[in-house]
Amino acid sequence: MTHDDYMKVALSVAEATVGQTSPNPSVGAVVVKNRKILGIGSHLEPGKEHAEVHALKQAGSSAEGADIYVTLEPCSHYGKTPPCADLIIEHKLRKVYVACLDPNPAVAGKGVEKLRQAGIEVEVGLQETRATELNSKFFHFIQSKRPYVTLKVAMTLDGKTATSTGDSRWITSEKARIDVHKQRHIHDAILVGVNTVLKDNPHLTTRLPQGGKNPIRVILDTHLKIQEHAFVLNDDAPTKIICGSNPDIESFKLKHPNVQVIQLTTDDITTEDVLDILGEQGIQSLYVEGGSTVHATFIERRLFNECHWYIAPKLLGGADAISAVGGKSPTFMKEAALLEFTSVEQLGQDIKLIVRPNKE
Ligand SMILES: Nc1c(/N=C/[C@H](O)[C@H](O)[C@H](O)COP(=O)(O)O)[nH]c(=O)[nH]c1=O
Ligand SMILES: Nc1c(N[C@@H]2O[C@H](COP(=O)(O)O)[C@@H](O)[C@H]2O)[nH]c(=O)[nH]c1=O
Ligand SMILES: [Zn+2]
Repeated sequence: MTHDDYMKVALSVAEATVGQTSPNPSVGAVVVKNRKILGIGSHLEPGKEHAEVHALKQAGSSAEGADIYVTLEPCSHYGKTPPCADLIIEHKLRKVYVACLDPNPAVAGKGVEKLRQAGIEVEVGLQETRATELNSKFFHFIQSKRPYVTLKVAMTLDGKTATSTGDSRWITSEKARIDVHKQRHIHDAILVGVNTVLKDNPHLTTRLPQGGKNPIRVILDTHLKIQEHAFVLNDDAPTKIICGSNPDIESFKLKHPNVQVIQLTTDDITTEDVLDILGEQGIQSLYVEGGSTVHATFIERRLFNECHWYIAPKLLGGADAISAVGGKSPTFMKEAALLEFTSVEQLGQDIKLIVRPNKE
């Protein structure tokens, strides 16, 4: 096993916990001495032990003189758990391999600094790209105080998400829809406009064979016109509604005590306001499932970090069918958002494109 191989073990046990550690990042750690793995650990849920604590507990006293591979810079602050940097020093490790630094202002290089001051050798950057990708949502949130936004579309080959009568079931097949539910588990929250609720009456819950956490449902509903019997108002998954200044929310709240209604002082609900509000509530990642008008607002404002486009091998036709992105057309093609393909994969008969804004 090479140094990279040990860090890949740490990354794989960290990647397995994505979706269950928020608002903390997913972290993995491996303790190795004389080519023997003495401890493996990952952070399993917020408030519980960090990855290094688990790995060092397994290694026990034989950790002295060992190396530790950790996918995120060991913490140096007293949060819900004591600093991992101090623990590593106490166990007299020989060397620490850190995949990437932690931008959390409470850490941000201080963990590495503390280790080096204690005479422990630290090497940063092993498998850095994969480690940074693993916690891209956490890093984005820590630095911007706004959720990482993933736009999700499921469309026919000719770009439609529903017929002119609003029918859309189903465009993509089982494998693609299961992938969508995996994304619902991974994201802290899921957002749709009220028209999607009126048209589809979706559950917006995570329904996977092996279970999974439900995202917080966020409904943009300026005039509070959501239907009484909507699933999102009547099951036990969490729902927030963001509405404008007009509706009488008191009577609504009496009928739906479990739904959090966030009333703005204006009827013009801007995407910036939505992201600021959700960021203040600690929502680190937001999965936007539509509809076409909602997607248009995120795209016009360039307020998205990733697009998941599921494309079915179907041609619907119809200029009057619903297209994936609504809103108003720009005047010139050069006003289009410039992106780059990050991945293309086949899911059963459908394909899934992951696209991100390009760097420049
Ligand atoms: N119509 C399709 C989708 N339709 C997505 C809709 O916006 C809405 O999320 C669905 O009605 C999902 O409902 P629920 O939350 O599972 O009860 N999404 C897909 O991935 N494929 C499709 O074919
Ligand atoms: N999960 C994790 C780290 N998470 C870091 O610590 C912060 C959470 O601290 P606390 O509230 O005490 O759990 C979190 O925001 C992130 O900066 N650090 C690590 O050394 N190892 C871990 O496994
Ligand atoms: Zn820690």
